[in-house]
Amino acid sequence: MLSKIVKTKADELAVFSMPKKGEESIVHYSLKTALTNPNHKLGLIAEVKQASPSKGVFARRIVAGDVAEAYACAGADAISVLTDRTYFHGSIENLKAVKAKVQLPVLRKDFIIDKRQIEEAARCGADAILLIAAALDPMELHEFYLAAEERGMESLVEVHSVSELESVLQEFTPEIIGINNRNLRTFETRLSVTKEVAVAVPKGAVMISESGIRNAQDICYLLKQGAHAALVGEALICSDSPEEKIRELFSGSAFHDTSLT
Ligand SMILES: O=P(O)(O)OC[C@@H](O)[C@@H](O)c1c[nH]c2ccccc12
Repeated sequence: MLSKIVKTKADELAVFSMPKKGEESIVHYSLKTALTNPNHKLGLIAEVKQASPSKGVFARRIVAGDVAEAYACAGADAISVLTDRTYFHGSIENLKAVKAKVQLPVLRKDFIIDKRQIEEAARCGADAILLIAAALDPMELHEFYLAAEERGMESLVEVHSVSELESVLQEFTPEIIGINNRNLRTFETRLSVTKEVAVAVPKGAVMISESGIRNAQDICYLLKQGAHAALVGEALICSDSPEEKIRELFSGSAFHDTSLT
């Protein structure tokens, strides 16, 4: 094992990964631990998202570190940072800036199709990476999952259908599974995708519902489907106050009580 467990200032379980020669040591925060906080019924991954291929530019100029800090102050459990430049106007610099600002798990959100992107994510301090089942065959996905683990990072394995999930499960069982409510080809977004796919998620896996989540009603719906966490981008970046938006999202019940954390 390359890593050992240490306690951090935030008193959360953090993983300190051993630096490779010439690299600085990085304190890693576990996404799985953050999202299974017993004081929360549903966790929140807040996404730093500047633009999208379907909707265009949401925010022309953002300071990624400041946006993430605001999300953290508002009670987010983890931060997702889009690093894809072409479609999402993101950058790897944004990832580094966010990692430097918050003491929360930081997810590198990108289309990872090459192992070098995993190395890059590790060098830039990512705590977790996104692996999209539609972009990788199951064997390769497993290989990437293990490569990330070796570098002290967790993987969020994203699926959009039961059949995609079943193909992955034939190869291995990921610890964190994301159900993307958005079809990446047509951009059609339906929260009921979470309901359809949830039945095939193995017990013990952390289940995250991603995309198209905009209000307290949506959050209550996902909770009913057994989701452990929600990943929200557009609804937060487009709101005037992330604090208020997060409060509004979680107003349906007392399940995101940040005073308990
Ligand atoms: O902005 P939304 O609708 O809240 O969605 C966030 C996130 O789920 C979305 O950005 C996303 C989910 N999977 C992806 C894969 C690649 C790029 C982006 C994504």
